[in-house]
Amino acid sequence: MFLPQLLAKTAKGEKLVALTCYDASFARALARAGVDILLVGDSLGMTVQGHATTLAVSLEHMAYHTEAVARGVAQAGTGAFVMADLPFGSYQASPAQAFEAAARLMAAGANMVKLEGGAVMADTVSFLVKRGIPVCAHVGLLPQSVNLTGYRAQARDQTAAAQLLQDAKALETAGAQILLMESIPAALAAEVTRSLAIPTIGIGAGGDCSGQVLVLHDVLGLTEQPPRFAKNFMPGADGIEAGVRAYVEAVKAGRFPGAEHQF
Ligand SMILES: Nc1nc(=O)c2c([nH]1)NC[C@@H]1CN(c3ccc(C(=O)N[C@@H](CCC(=O)O)C(=O)O)cc3)CN21
Ligand SMILES: CC(C)C(=O)C(=O)O
Ligand SMILES: [Mg+2]
Repeated sequence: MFLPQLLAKTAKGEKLVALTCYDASFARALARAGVDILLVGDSLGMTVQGHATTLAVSLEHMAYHTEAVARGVAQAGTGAFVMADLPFGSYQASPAQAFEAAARLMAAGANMVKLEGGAVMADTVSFLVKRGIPVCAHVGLLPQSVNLTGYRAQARDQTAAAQLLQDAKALETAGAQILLMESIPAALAAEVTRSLAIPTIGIGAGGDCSGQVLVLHDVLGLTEQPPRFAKNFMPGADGIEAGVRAYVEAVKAGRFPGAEHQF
C-alpha cells in the first residue's frame, strides 16, 4: 500500500492500527486481521534476536526482515502498509548516510521508513522526503538512546513537554508524514495531536493519538516483563489471528489503550 491510501483512512477519522511484524507468516496473519501498518521494528533485536536493547541490529538485518514481511503482505492480498525502522548507526551521521540506508529498506519493500529523534533530525527528514522516501519520525522514549535515558517515560516536566511539542512541529515542517510518540504523558500526546495536521501514532502515549502501535510479542503474551503500556490480547482469543483482530477492534473502537496503559 502507498502512503496516500493510508492517509485517506485517517482523513476519514478512522484510528490507524499498527503492530510490529518481522516475518512473512505473521505478515499474512496481521494483514488478514486488519492491521493497517506492519512495522518492521528494530525491536526485533530484542524479540527475535534476544538482545537487551535494539542497538546491535544492523541495516542488513532490517533489510532481511523487511523483505520477508513484504512477501507476506503480497501473499495476503489484502494490502497493508509496511514501515521499517532505520537501525541505530545507519542514519544519525548525515542526511546522505540516512538516504543510503533508507533506500536499501525501500528496495527491500518498505513503504516508509521510521527514524528516532526530534528537531535534530529535521534536516535528514527533509532530505529523504524531497528524494521520494516517506518518513515517520519517532519522539518521546527513544530506545536507540537507552544508554542516555533508560527505558523510562519521557517529557514528564513542563520544559521537556514544551521541547517535545517544538520537536513535533519541526518534524512536521520538515515533511514527516507521520509522528510516532512513545512513553509520554497522555495529555501531552493529545496536545501534540491537536497541534499537528499529520497523523500521530502512540505507544504508551494515551488514547488521543490518531493511531496506536504495539510490539507483536507483547500482544501475543510472549514477553516475560512487558512494558506497562502493553496488553496481551490472547486470553479468550481462538488463535493468533483472532488475538490480533481483538487488538485491531479495540483500537478502532477506542477501547485500547485504557487508563492503566498510559502515563
Ligand atoms: N517487547 C517489547 N515491547 C516494547 O514495547 C518495546 C520493545 N520490546 N523493544 C523496543 C522498545 C523498548 N521499549 C520499552 C522497553 C521497556 C520498557 C519498560 O520496561 N518500561 C517499564 C518502566 C521502566 C522504568 O520506568 O524504569 C514499565 O513498567 O513500563 C518500556 C519500553 C518499547 N519497545
Ligand atoms: C516500539 C516501536 C514503536 C518500535 O520502534 C519498534 O518496535 O522497534
Ligand atoms: Mg524501533
